[in-house]
Amino acid sequence: MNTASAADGFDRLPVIDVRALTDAASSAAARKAVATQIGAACRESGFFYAVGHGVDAGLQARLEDLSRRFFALPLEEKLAIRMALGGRAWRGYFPVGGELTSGRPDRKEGLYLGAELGPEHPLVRAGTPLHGANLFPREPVGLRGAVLEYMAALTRLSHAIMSGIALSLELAEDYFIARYTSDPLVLFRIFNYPPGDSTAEDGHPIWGVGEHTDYGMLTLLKQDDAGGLQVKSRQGGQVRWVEAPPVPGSFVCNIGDMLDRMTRGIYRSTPHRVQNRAGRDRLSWPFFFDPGWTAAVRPIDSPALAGAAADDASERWDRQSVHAFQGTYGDYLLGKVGKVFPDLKTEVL
Ligand SMILES: O=C(O)CCC(=O)C(=O)O
Ligand SMILES: [Fe+2]
Repeated sequence: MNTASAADGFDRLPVIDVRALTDAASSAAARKAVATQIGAACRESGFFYAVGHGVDAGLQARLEDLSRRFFALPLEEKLAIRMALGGRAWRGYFPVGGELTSGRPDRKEGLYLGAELGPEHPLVRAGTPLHGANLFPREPVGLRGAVLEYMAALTRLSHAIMSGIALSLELAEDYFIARYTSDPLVLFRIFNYPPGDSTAEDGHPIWGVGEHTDYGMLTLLKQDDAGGLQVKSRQGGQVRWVEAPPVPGSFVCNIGDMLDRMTRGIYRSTPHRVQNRAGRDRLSWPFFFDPGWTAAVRPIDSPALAGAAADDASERWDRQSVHAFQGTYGDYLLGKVGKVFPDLKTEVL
């Protein structure tokens, strides 16, 4: 077993071919070999690039083209589907400066999306936040279809990668689906980070998205060729921001707070941030694959996780421990989302 841990720091993110996990005909040995690489990455940095994932390149090119066409629309047209109109489902468009990470406005605009659920879905009927129908723009035609197809493909891929994470922890491959993700919470965003100065007038740096960890289980990020994603490495008392440059045909995979919690911090949800220094728009498509809303997330009992990892609440971006909180994943997520969209929280919830 690889015994690397985040305390050792890291200087690059590994590229892992996950084909054996997506191919039902692959051998147990081939699946285990991929799982071992994933386990090492989760212990070291919580980040890796997935290649060999099988998500159609044509679908991705279509999604990218349609996303660029959406952001190129006049602001009023984009505001026709602003988030305030999405109600409790928390969907729609937000303009540059509309989201706060680490307490300061991000330099990005975006479209909040998620699993498309009709009014008859039990969680929608119950008025559950973050569940419901998407707000799709009238233009460009085709964005709706591409988004729905892409979310379906990434949901399949997420189940496959989670089976590898289970194997890496010496658990049955269906460990997560049996407990947390038979009805996962699926959220998807399309971001545009416009170019601009990297320092504000008051001397503070301006981030596309400020330092944060992801809240849920697994994030699969598609990014264009602009670059600008950075991952926090810590060695002794030293912090180093490691670039996660675009790798063609890959997704950046990183684990979120819930997997950190389940593994008592041995698999790390690592802080990351974005600054667009490319001098042109940067687009990204983060897909979040999370436990069901009502799931109570519990530590995993596995010999692979022997030995306690230190709680790192004092080091985390929002000083909140992922290990101490009580309640469901939904409770945890609402607490986080309320911080990044304070006005919307008061209006909608
Ligand atoms: O746009 C990116 O590259 C990262 C976005 C991100 O970290 C997030 O949405 O959680
Ligand atoms: Fe993130």
